[in-house]
Amino acid sequence: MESLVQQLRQTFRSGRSRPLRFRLQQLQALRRMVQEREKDILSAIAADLCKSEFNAYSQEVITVLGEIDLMLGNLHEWVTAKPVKKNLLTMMDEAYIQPEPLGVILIIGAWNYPFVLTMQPLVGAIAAGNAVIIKPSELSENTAKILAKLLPQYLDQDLYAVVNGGVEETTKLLEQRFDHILYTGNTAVGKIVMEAAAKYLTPVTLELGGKSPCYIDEDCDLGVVCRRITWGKYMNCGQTCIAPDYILCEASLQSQIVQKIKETVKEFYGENIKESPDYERIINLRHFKRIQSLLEGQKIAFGGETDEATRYIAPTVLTDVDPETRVMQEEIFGPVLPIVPVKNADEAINFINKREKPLALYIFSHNNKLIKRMIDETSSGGVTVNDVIMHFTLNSLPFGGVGSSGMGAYHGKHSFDTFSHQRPCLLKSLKREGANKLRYPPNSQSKVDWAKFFVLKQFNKGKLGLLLLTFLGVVAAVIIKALLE
Ligand SMILES: NC(=O)c1ccc[n+]([C@@H]2O[C@H](COP(=O)([O-])OP(=O)(O)OC[C@H]3O[C@@H](n4cnc5c(N)ncnc54)[C@H](O)[C@@H]3O)[C@@H](O)[C@H]2O)c1
Ligand SMILES: CCCCCCCCCCCCCCCCCC=O
Repeated sequence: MESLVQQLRQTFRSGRSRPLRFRLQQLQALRRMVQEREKDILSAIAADLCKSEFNAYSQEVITVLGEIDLMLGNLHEWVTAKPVKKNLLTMMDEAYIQPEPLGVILIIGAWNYPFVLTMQPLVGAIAAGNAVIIKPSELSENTAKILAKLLPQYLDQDLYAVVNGGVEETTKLLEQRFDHILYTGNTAVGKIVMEAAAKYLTPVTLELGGKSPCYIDEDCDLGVVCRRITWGKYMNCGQTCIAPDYILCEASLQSQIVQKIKETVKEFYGENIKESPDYERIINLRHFKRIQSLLEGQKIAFGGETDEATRYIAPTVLTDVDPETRVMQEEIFGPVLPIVPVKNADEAINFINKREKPLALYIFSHNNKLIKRMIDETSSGGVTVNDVIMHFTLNSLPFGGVGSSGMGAYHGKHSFDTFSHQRPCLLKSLKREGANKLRYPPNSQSKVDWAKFFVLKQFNKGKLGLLLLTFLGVVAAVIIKALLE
C-alpha cells in the first residue's frame, strides 16, 4: 500500500493532474467508460443487489453521467482564481482565491449503491485535480471487480487506482498518509476512519447513516404521500441511507397510511412481490437476520413475510411502535417501516430533537408555516418537503450529514470544493514602501489612529464612495510618508 500511495503522490507532485485540459480529458474518458461498458456495469450491480438493469441505470448510472457532464460544463469557471474585495491597505495589490488540488485522496465506498457512491466522489476528486485511490465495498464484490477492471483501462494509471479487499486491506490503507479521505458507510467505522486520519491531520468527509424521520401532517392527501414514501422506503429493499426510516403522525392516521401503502405496494410490485423485477433483496445473511429480528414483538400491520434462502423481506409496516424498542434504536436499513404515533407537530419536533441528528428529514404538509417551523427547530443532514430522497438528486445541493450522520458534503460544485483547498493569495509589489512605515516599529498613537482609518473603514458605499475613499487613502499615504520621513 505504501508504495502505491508513494507512486501516486510522486505523479501528483509532477503536476500532471493539475492542468484543466488533463482533468477534462480524464472526465471524458470516464464518461466513455460508463457509456461503452454500461452493460458490464449494470450486470455487476444487478448481481450484487438483485437489481434490475433499469433500476441500476436510473438509481446509479444516470447520477454519475449527470455529475460528469456538470463538471465538463463548469470546470473552466471553477478552477479560475476569484478576485476578492480589498481594503485601503491592499487596494493597489492583487487579491484572489485560487482553488488548488489537495493531493492524494482516499475514497472508501459502501455496498448499497456500489457504483454511484464510489464514482460520484471520484468525479469530484478528478475535477479538483487530485490523485485518487478508491476502495469499493467488499460486500458488493461484482461492482468492486468491474471497477478494478475498467478504471485502469480508461484513466491514467499513475494517478488513479482501485484497491479491493475487506477490513484488512482498508486498515492497511488507513495507515497511509492521505490528503483527504471520503468515507461512506456506518457510523462505527466512520469513527475508525477519523481516528486513523487524525494521525496525519488528514481532513475527512464522513457520509454516514442514521434514522431519518418522516412526519405526516393531518389533512395531507395520503394517497400521494404514501406513493412517495413507498417509493423511497422500499427502493433497493430499504437499503438506502436516506430512506425514510420511520413515520411520525397522529395515531388516527395510522390505519389509512397502512391501507394506502398496501395499495401502492401492489401497484408498484404486483400481487407477487417476489416476482417483481423492481424489488431487490437484502445484501447478506447477517443483515437479513438483523432486520428480521427487528420485527420481534412488533405489531405487523402489513407485510412481514421473510425467506432466508433468497434473503427476501417483504415491504412491511409496523404500527403503534414503542420508541424504546430496538427497531427505533438503530438504523433499520431494510424494508420495515415503523409508525410512531405522536399527538402533534410539537411532539414530533421534540421526538426528533431528543435523538441523534439524522441524515435526512421528511415533512409532508400543506402548512407552510409548520414546514418552516419544523425546518427551523430541528437539525438534519438534508431535508425534502412533500417527497423523499429527491434532495440527493439535485447536485446544486450539498449532500452530507450533521452530527452522528456525518460531516462534510459533496455532489457537484460541493465535491469540487471538498477536494480543493481554497488558497488565499495576496500579491504585492516591492514598490510603495513608504506607506508600509505605518506598520513598522516603533509604534505610536498617531500610527494607531491611521491604522484605524485604513483597517476599520467600511467599503460598502458604492462606486463613488469607493473612489473618494481611494483618493483619501492616497492623500493619507502621501501625508504619512511626509510626516514619517
Ligand atoms: N451518507 C451516505 O451517503 C451513505 C450512503 C450509503 C450508506 N450509508 C450508511 O452506511 C451504512 C451501511 O453501509 P456499511 O457500513 O454496511 O457499508 P460497508 O460494510 O460496505 O462498509 C463501508 C466501507 O467500510 C469498510 N470497512 C468496513 N469495516 C471496516 C473496518 N473495521 N475498518 C476499516 N474499514 C472498514 C468497508 O470495506 C467498506 O468499503 C448505513 O448506516 C448507511 O446509512 C451512508
Ligand atoms: C423519467 C424518469 C426519471 C427517472 C429519474 C429517477 C431518479 C431517481 C433517483 C433515485 C436516486 C437514488 C439514489 C439514492 C442514493 C442514496 C445514497 C445512500 O444510500
